[in-house]
Amino acid sequence: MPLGERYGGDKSESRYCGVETDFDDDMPNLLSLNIHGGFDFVIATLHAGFSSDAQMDPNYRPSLVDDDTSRSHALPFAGSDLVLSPSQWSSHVVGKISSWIDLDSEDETLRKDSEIALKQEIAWASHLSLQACLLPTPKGTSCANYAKCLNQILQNLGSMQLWLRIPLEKSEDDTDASSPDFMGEGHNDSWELWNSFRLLCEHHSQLSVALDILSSLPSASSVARWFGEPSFLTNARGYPCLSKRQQRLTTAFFDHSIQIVISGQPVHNIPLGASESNVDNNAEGGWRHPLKSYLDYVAFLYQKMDPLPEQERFEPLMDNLEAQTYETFEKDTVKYSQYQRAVAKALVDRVSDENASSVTTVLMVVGAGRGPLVRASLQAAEETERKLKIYAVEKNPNAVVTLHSLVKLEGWEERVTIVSCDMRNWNAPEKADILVSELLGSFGDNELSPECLDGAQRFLKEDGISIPSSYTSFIQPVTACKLYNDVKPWFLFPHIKSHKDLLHFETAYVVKLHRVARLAHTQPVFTFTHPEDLSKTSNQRYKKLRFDIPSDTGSSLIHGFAGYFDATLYKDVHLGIEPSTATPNMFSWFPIFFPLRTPVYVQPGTPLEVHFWRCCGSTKVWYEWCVTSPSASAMHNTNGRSYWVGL
Ligand SMILES: C[S@@+](CC[C@H](N)C(=O)[O-])C[C@H]1O[C@@H](n2cnc3c(N)ncnc32)[C@H](O)[C@@H]1O
Repeated sequence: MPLGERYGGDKSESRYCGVETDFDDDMPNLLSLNIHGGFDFVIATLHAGFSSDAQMDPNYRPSLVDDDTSRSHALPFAGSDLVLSPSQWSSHVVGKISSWIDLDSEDETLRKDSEIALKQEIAWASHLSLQACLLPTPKGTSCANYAKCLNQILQNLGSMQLWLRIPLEKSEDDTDASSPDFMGEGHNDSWELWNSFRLLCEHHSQLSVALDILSSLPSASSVARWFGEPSFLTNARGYPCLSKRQQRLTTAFFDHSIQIVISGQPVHNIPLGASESNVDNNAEGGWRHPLKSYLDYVAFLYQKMDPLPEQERFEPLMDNLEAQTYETFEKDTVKYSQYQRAVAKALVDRVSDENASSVTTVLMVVGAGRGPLVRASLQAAEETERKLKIYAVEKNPNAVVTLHSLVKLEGWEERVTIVSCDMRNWNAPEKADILVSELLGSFGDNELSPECLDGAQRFLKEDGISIPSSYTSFIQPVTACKLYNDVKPWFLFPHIKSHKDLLHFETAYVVKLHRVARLAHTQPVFTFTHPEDLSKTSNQRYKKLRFDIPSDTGSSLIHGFAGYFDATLYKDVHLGIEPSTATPNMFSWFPIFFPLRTPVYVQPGTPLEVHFWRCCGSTKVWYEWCVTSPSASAMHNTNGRSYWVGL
């Protein structure tokens, strides 16, 4: 049974909780006890042929039979697959691969035995159609042979996931952390170990990390790196008395779609608490799972998390902004109330109280859609008791149909004139005091607001007001393994084979950033202001940025840049998605992601230098980007060859 619902309901993924079990050759009983004890799945050793002592015994080797001089294979080692039903195996059991396995041992015999055992156990788990196997932590400083074996396995694995067990550890001594023998005695950063491993396995989408949470935690910045990694599983040893930091970490991981596994023996005389009062197995069968209080505690932490904000439950599919309906736009009441506030302030500045009943302000909504900004402007006029005349300019003829019926329905005919045309070509009958538009993309200028408003500026009075009056784009470097993998299927070969493969790595994606680690504060990229002296400025831009990733983060891997915008509508009224100033509960925009063809590895203390260009041609506008420090990346999207917006 999943961990229940967060306050206010959580329509996203369920959070499951498993339990790591000791070796038990009675698998049906082991499963039944744990599932009835409240867990969703067990992590279990799959052998039936030898005892758990054998696994612990460093001298243990799989039994091999030589059937000719060149080949050897292990004797059958597991129990029958019939002890559980196929659906029990696939839904409730995660295979635990023998922990003695050491694929990079100096001892050649141990290394070879390890290879045989690993392949044999994974083959058996595949035969059982398990969803996942938990792999032992790499031992020692090297993981090359382990990664080589896993690559061989991953190539023919079917759909099973492999979870590599990694302890959450980092020495706070950064000089040691960045030295090549990073996993040497006493000095380690386990993220480095994971990073080498997944690079050797080319970010394989079936390889995830199973993070072992130990009692002491490294610094917050270094822990945050893990949020950009795929599928977490935390080993919540030490419940139910977690420190405040551990509680925060657990809930932060919940926000990054992890699963939890509780492991080890109960070590507490469990105090009776809120979590205990809910369910009590004693009432049902006189038996209570020894780790039930720990499970209840995890469920309690999950359920008491803040409700998801309204917008996350409305969440439209934002992969394709253009496909989003006007209907969805119009649900974003926060956006329109910000516009209404801005128009109200502009009206009051434009017309004094004394002139309020005699002067009519001319306001043009350019890109009116189905009319919500017309409504917001009329409400602002009513609120400020100013007289208003509106031109609603819209190029989409289908939206114009709805706009006409809205004006009729609301009885606005006297005050609103609908103009069905492109604002860049319209010959306005008079000039406007206020020009209202909402042509912003997730990166501010990426939906060509600058070019459209340059065209519309002709019919704004010299001293007229543009709402928005300016907007700025922002970027920050991110670890985004999942996003990178989503782009990567088009890029399976190390050498780009065709234009199509390249295209996917040179395109910016509008995405909800769930599993990302934001490695540095955002920095502004391009700013546009309106109205502008068009004889002096162009819409081309270039910006070089230097990001200093906090040194206690340790090393990191940058998969690309998250992009945002902030717009000043008028004076102090703003609207935007830049994380530190984002307008609460506004859901019209998700961030944009600019990928890097090859992830960039950044060591502590090394600056990350990135360059962004906004380029304008006669028919299109596009961005180009590259990294120059710590190492040079390729130039992305030269001449807008992969991604552009047509004028
Ligand atoms: C992001 S939508 C906003 C619609 C509406 N104002 C709202 O806030 O719900 C932008 C609108 O501007 C229109 N538009 C874009 N470029 C335009 C142009 N050059 N001339 C006229 N309308 C344009 C689009 O068709 C679309 O209806």
